[in-house]
Amino acid sequence: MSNTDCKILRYTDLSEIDQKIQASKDCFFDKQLKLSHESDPRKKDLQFRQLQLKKLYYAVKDHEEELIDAMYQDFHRTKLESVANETTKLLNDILHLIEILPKMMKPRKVSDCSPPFMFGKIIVEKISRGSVLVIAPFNFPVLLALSPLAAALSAGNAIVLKPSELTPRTAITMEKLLTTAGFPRGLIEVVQGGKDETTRLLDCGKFDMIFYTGSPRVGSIVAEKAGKSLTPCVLELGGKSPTFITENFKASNIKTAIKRIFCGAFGNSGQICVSPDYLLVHKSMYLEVVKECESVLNEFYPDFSTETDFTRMIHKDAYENTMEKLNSTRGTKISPVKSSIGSDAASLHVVPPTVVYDIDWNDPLMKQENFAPVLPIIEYDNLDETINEILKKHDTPLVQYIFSDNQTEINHILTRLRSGGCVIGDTVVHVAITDAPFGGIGNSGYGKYGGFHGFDAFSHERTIFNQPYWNDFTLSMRYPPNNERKEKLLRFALERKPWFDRNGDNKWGLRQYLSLSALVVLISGICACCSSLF
Ligand SMILES: NC(=O)C1=CN([C@@H]2O[C@H](COP(=O)(O)OP(=O)(O)OC[C@H]3O[C@@H](n4cnc5c(N)ncnc54)[C@H](O)[C@@H]3O)[C@@H](O)[C@H]2O)C=CC1
Ligand SMILES: CCCCCC(=O)O
Repeated sequence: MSNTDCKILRYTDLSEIDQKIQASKDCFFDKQLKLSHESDPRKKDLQFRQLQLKKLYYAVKDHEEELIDAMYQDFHRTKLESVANETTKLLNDILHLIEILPKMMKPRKVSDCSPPFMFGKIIVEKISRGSVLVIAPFNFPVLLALSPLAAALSAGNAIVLKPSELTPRTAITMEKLLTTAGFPRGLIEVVQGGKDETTRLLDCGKFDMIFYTGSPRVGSIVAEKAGKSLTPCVLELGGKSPTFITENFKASNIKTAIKRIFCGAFGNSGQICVSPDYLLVHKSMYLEVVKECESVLNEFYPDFSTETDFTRMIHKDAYENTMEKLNSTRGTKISPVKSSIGSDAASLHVVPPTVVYDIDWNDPLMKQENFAPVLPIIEYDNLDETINEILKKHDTPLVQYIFSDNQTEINHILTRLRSGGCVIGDTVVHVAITDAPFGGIGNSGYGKYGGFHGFDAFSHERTIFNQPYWNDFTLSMRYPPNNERKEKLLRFALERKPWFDRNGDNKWGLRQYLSLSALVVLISGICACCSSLF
């Protein structure tokens, strides 16, 4: 059954969307008003936020099996992948935010000893942005909706969530758990729908921030609409992420490397934003790598069929686009030897895990993000020429994977190729590293989250400077009427002096002379002691 054929999901009426947006804004301002009457607003706010995150934790935990089943129904997502890569990660993310919140909400002190500030008190606090919009993709429909939502909650925001319509049963289950968790009215509003409903949300121009996860194509639409209302965004986009197996990689580890690459390339049917989209193998390793690919494919999928516990393509178009590329590629395809893919593969959207080798940069599989269980392999000779191709065609990927045992070579690749992230010796797992930033660069997006980075993404850092009154005599030169004496005083008070000359060479300054004289005193003291002893 196709996800959209029988309209499983009731899309939110456009007029109802406006009410939800207003309810979200009202909730935020009501919350801040209540907090403002507290003797210690920050302490109360911390307690409020932690309580909401605890509610979210148990709402997800209590609906975990329902979510896993919904994802299975929506796109035959294997239970193991849902538990390993989705619900467990989400639950851990929520617990981590609860844990670090007291520290994250504590203002930090800033010191500035220059005259205008030396007698004052400077703190930097992280305040809520307000009402924020979270738009989620289909491929990890729970994690990529509720992990950003949890981060937004930890930062004290009200949230409007727009789940992906491509996983309708999951979207319904998420709305159910969110609306029965006991959140204050308006704190979390859910808008169900697709392009039209998302466009209505984007066009309202009333959000204080937008957190979008999805394709670069739609990401640019989001950024353009957000730009009109000066709404800050985090764009978590995708792209073609390269994997290098270099000439300096230990041949004895090729099998392990292939297993790890396959996990990223075929897990979730390749529908992972950080999937190793293509493999670049140095000619010295090429034959061995192709041979191991064949061997590991059959080890992983000894008898692949439409009954295999394997996540499927999300819809007909995704299936057909992938099959079109596989039918038009000029490369040599390897699939599991005992694949018995019947005529129902098309209706079930089942693409067998497929390696395609002996291809070039102009192959159909190298045009755009494959987002499918296919792994094209390109043989290379010169590393810099290969990187030049990437820079030309698929620059700034979300991640790059490097299988090399030579640090100089790794540094070389990392210096030339910018990417959102990098893993050396594995694939995909980095998304689960606690408190490591996860986000793109250039074509793969901007902004980041993950642990405290998520709290920061949904917060604004506000500097509070407290200036006393008794020290006004030190600041009086700024008051009119202006005169030359005041200008000289201002320069003396404010202007720092460079410690280098016009050639960029460091000049000797007071600090150096003081250090030198301290050294002379120390040495002469030591000499005096020695001479008195002998
Ligand atoms: N950087 C990251 O963390 C991740 C990035 N992705 C990327 O997301 C893509 C796959 O997810 P999809 O759900 O197919 O992305 P998508 O961009 O098609 O849809 C994402 C969201 O945007 C909405 N949307 C779709 N078309 C729209 C339009 N024209 N106007 C307004 N809203 C629209 C959808 O309803 C959905 O909620 C891939 O490119 C993948 O690389 C996926 C997961 C994580
Ligand atoms: C394994 C978790 C993956 C998270 C987001 C993605 O890469 O699509």
